[in-house]
Amino acid sequence: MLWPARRVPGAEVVAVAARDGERAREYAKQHGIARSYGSYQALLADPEVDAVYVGLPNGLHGAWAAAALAAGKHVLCEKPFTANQQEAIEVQALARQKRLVCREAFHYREHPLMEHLVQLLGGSSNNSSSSGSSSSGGTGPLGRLRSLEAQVLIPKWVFGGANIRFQETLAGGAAMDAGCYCLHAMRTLAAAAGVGGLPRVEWAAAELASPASQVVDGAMRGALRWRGSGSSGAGGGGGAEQDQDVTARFTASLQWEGLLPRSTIDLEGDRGRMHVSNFIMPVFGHVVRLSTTSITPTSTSTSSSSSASTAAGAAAAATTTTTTTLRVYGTGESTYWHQLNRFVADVRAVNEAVDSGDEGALLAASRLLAADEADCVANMGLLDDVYRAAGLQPRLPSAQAVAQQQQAAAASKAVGAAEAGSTM
Ligand SMILES: NC(=O)C1=CN([C@@H]2O[C@H](COP(=O)(O)OP(=O)(O)OC[C@H]3O[C@@H](n4cnc5c(N)ncnc54)[C@H](OP(=O)(O)O)[C@@H]3O)[C@@H](O)[C@H]2O)C=CC1
Ligand SMILES: O=C1OC[C@@H](O)[C@H](O)[C@H]1O
Repeated sequence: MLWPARRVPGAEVVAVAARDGERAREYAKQHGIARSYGSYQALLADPEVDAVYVGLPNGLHGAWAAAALAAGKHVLCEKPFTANQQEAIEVQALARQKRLVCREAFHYREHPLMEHLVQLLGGSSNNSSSSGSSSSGGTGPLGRLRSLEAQVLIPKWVFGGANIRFQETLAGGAAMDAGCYCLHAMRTLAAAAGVGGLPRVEWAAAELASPASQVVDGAMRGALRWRGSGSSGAGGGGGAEQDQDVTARFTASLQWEGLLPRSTIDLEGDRGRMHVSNFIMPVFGHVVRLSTTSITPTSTSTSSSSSASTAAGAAAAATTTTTTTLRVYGTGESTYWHQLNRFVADVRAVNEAVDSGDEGALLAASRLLAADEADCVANMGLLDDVYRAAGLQPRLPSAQAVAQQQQAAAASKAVGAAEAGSTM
């Protein structure tokens, strides 16, 4: 965040907060930040802060995003947006009421690679189609989308057992940390391809992070399915209703045996397939491999096509597979630069709309806020469903999780005391 902030016009890091004032001061000095605070609340009272980046553990996202909104600040909140969907709904309702941008920091989505994939599949730009409603898309080279697969695999050497990602009271878990990317990317690309509505979680299976915890997943796999009607697929002219049946599989792991982090997406349609490597951190190198199949009718059976020739009576058809390799770096800026750039532009647009009171500008601003709201509420809802399907509970905000643990400890102490009493 600090590095892009130096390079995005209109962005300036004016203050930083930590729970420890001395550490905050040291950090501010090291990074040339004008002011530091020894509590998050103190930072929120700073009138020169327009927007807050919430980079806290998952279980604290909702509470601090809400506190920032209540203080009149726009919010860029780390992924996953909150601990669960209910919390996402509450935080976003506040953002809507305050007319403030409150966005989940899916930085990968802002990179030209993802933008290119969305447009290739026939979708529209910048998250506008990823909330679950179908786009006019699906006119891309893959034809009608049939299946997707996403993987985000973090090697187990990266995070030790004490990391926030493994803490029950901080809304930890592999699905929360890595799985939220898988779900978001698959929803975004499916919507771009004209697949309408939200998927159902068909099944999910968790590997617990440690035998000591019955709650925190170290890895999560699962499958989603979109059924029912969606907008038309490739060549359908866009927008016409048609039946759809699209499946999606995902794997999220924080205990992967591999050496380096891996993130991939695979898509398959009735006219081709696509593999995307390193979709989360594309600036460090990625590849898109697109294979499309075209069937060309030939007049006789003397076709000399590169692949199969089919004779059906007098008519014959040649099937040709073409493989293309793409890389999309845009200006070479990182996902984080693109994320901040759009955030600043959107904050400016919303502020100007509110200040001017112009009806058209206000309508555009409310659409922008609604797109963020729908997107993160949908993703958190799917995460909740994944946990339920895996036989685990959706995560809890930290305050609730701590209270629950304290109640459980008090209850077990009471049972222990009662048992001791009854044996006397
Ligand atoms: N977009 C991206 O590429 C990435 C996103 N993330 C997301 O960012 C968030 C933070 O992850 P990460 O930076 O790895 O986490 P860290 O553990 O490195 O940092 C979390 C910070 O939260 C603060 N904090 C407040 N309360 C607690 C608490 N009870 N326990 C621990 N820390 C606390 C601490 O700051 P202090 O003590 O200074 O107040 C700490 O430095 C996560 O939601 C994660 O999903 C993480 C990495 C990459
Ligand atoms: O957001 C993230 O991206 C990179 C991963 O290594 C990390 O676990 C995650 O929090």
